[in-house]
Amino acid sequence: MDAPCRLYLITPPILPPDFPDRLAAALDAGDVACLQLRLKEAPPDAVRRAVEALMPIAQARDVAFLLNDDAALAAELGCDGAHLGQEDGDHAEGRRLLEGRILGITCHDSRHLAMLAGEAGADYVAFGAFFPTTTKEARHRAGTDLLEWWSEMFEIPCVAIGGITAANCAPLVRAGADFLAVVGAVWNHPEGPAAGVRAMQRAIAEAGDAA
Ligand SMILES: Cc1ncc(COP(=O)(O)OP(=O)(O)O)c(N)n1
Ligand SMILES: Cc1nc(C(=O)O)sc1CCOP(=O)(O)O
Ligand SMILES: [Mg+2]
Repeated sequence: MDAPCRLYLITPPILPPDFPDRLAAALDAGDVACLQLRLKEAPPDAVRRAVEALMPIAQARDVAFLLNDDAALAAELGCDGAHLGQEDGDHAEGRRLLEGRILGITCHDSRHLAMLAGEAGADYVAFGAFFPTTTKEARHRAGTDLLEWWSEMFEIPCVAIGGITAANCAPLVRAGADFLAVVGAVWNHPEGPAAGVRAMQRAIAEAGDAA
């Protein structure tokens, strides 16, 4: 039987002062497989400080801590891995830097990029955006056929990302996504991040039960 789909949490673009408490509450609310620190606008020093503050909170809860965009910094700081896009350096070099750690690679809506990522040694491939998102300007749109094809053909796990919420995630789970990566569904949930995690977990479980 396939492993059940799990939640992949990404930090909000800007961290509020009480973020460590909000993060702990979110991670304590349900099953979160990993946390990606994604601070696109922060200077390197601030990223380092954020890793030092947040990585222990994730790792204390057995949540893998991944850094976005920078394989070398992820390895230097002892992160569990890194997520690299198509413009985030050479993937083979990233694989070398992250030996023994997790390497995830963005593949947009492309079967070709996903197969290259697999050849480069990615531990997961990420497809998106599945839905409109306000978190970033997403230039690609993926469909569930991609998840179905990938999960039937390959063992490497796939991540779905982009505008995913508790209300729209069921088809992605049923199509074979191993992880659902979210920002807004958790951090912008009207009842707070813990409620966001619970809602996602409930929706994932219900979609899995119905499959
Ligand atoms: C899990 C996951 N999937 C995709 C992305 C996007 O990566 P990238 O294309 O490099 O864009 P930025 O996140 O750097 O804006 C991701 N971060 N995480
Ligand atoms: C970081 C990111 N990458 C995407 C891609 O399509 O590659 S979409 C996205 C934003 C995800 O945030 P939300 O869950 O709030 O839509
Ligand atoms: Mg990137």
